[in-house]
Amino acid sequence: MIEFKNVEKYYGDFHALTNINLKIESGETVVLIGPSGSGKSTLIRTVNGLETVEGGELIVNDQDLANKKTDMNRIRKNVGMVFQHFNLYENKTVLENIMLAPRLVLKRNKSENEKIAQALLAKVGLADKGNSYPKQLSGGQKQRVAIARSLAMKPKALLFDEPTSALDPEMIGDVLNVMKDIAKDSDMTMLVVTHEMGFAKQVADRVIFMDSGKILEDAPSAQFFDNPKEPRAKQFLSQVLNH
Ligand SMILES: Nc1ncnc2c1ncn2[C@@H]1O[C@H](COP(=O)(O)OP(=O)(O)OP(=O)(O)O)[C@@H](O)[C@H]1O
Repeated sequence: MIEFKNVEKYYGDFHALTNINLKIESGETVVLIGPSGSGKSTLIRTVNGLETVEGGELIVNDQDLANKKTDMNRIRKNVGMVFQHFNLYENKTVLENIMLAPRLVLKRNKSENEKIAQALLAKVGLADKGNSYPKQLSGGQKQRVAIARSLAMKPKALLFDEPTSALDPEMIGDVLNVMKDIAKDSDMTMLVVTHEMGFAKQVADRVIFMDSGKILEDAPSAQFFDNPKEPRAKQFLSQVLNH
């Protein structure tokens, strides 16, 4: 589904990603962890073309994103993204937020669009919020709407960039539970940047540890948490787990 081959990324002179090699199979849930500034957001944003790459190959859903001619609209139809700050349209209701892209991009008809949107709202525990505006919702509710909105496009893969980092602690569990449910769907590929080690441990098939723009470790979740190989991964884990 997603494959990085010797990918390089620069911001001006700054080398943000160095020789990234990573393969994510369809249906896998992969968590990306590492210290602040290690390149996690940059990496995840390259997968749906929000950041360009300068070298190597980046294959997403059979298309090479390192090739300038690649059709980004086709990529974005198949790869959804959930952001730290929700990015909902404040002047649209919850239902309108969820129905917008399927209407414009997929040309889904109104009654089917509404039916799918309502079902997704029920799935994220917000069946009664369709006519609310984002400002009437808590952060955790907004994030669940953002997840429903991504799912409405029926993507093959979902990217999550620190989806719980902006939430009050009591809201985090509800959002993680929705993400756990999605991860159980064996057709959905998920790549998640998070500091939630419990989620990584319980839900991820694999954990990728990054530092200074490089992947230092790529291991099955249980193996990574029981016995990280890289000294820097060990040190990182001992800091975040004892926090
Ligand atoms: N648009 C940009 N222009 C220049 N430098 C950038 C840009 N975006 C990110 N960087 C730099 O690239 C490096 C990696 O940033 P990135 O946001 O990918 O890290 P991160 O691991 O996601 O960090 P955090 O956990 O703090 O969100 C950082 O040194 C950052 O300052």
